[in-house]
Amino acid sequence: MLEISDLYRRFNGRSVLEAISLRLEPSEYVAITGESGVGKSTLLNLIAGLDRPDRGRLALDGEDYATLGEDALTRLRRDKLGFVFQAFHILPHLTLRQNVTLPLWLKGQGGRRAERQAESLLDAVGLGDRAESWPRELSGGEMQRVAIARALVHQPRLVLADEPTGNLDPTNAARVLKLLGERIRDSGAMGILVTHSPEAAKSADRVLQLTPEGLHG
Ligand SMILES: Nc1ncnc2c1ncn2[C@@H]1O[C@H](COP(=O)(O)OP(=O)(O)OP(=O)(O)O)[C@@H](O)[C@H]1O
Repeated sequence: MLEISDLYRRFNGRSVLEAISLRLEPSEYVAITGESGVGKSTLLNLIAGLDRPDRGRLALDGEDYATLGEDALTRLRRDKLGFVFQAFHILPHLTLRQNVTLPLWLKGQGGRRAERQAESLLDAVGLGDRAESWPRELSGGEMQRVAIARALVHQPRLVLADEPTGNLDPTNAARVLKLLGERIRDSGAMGILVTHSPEAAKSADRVLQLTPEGLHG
């Protein structure tokens, strides 16, 4: 379960998030929409433990972020979160198979089994025949699909996706949204999809709107 209660974040004296609360149960997948600059990425960064709130509580499966130091937060991100962010962080000196296997290696799972899991995810995003390719050989949309495969391969508890279909054509966008939704619901994980696209938002179970007044259903 993800519990966010009464979260506040200010930058340079300017309030960006005020009194934000959200509760996600296992298998729940929500979309967050809202105008540019309203604080969607700020909220995702807080949930990712990449930034700390000025006030309020964040807890994942009962683990309160405020009690975690930087090392413990890094472990939480590595073991429990799956990211599809605008900055892809695909490593240029690793093949696609290696890039997608990386989250499993970081969790101490190696060998052929880990590689097979990575291959199955590459297959699911339509890149099964590109496992040996290098990131520099890919288009923007293909890179985005690799990022999605990598975000899901270690069966995270919580998937955070920021405009995951931004660079994709309608066919691949639909495929990626379907995959995200299926994996989240089937594995009992939770998902948050930040998007400006009403089409993409519809793929989630609930659509929440972030406004300066807060987060509304
Ligand atoms: N580290 C920071 N320092 C100062 N201001 C910041 C910082 N991070 C975000 N902001 C400000 O907080 C506000 C919200 O930014 P954020 O990126 O969360 O918006 P968003 O809703 O994700 O926007 P978009 O839809 O355009 O991506 C913006 O005004 C931004 O300038």
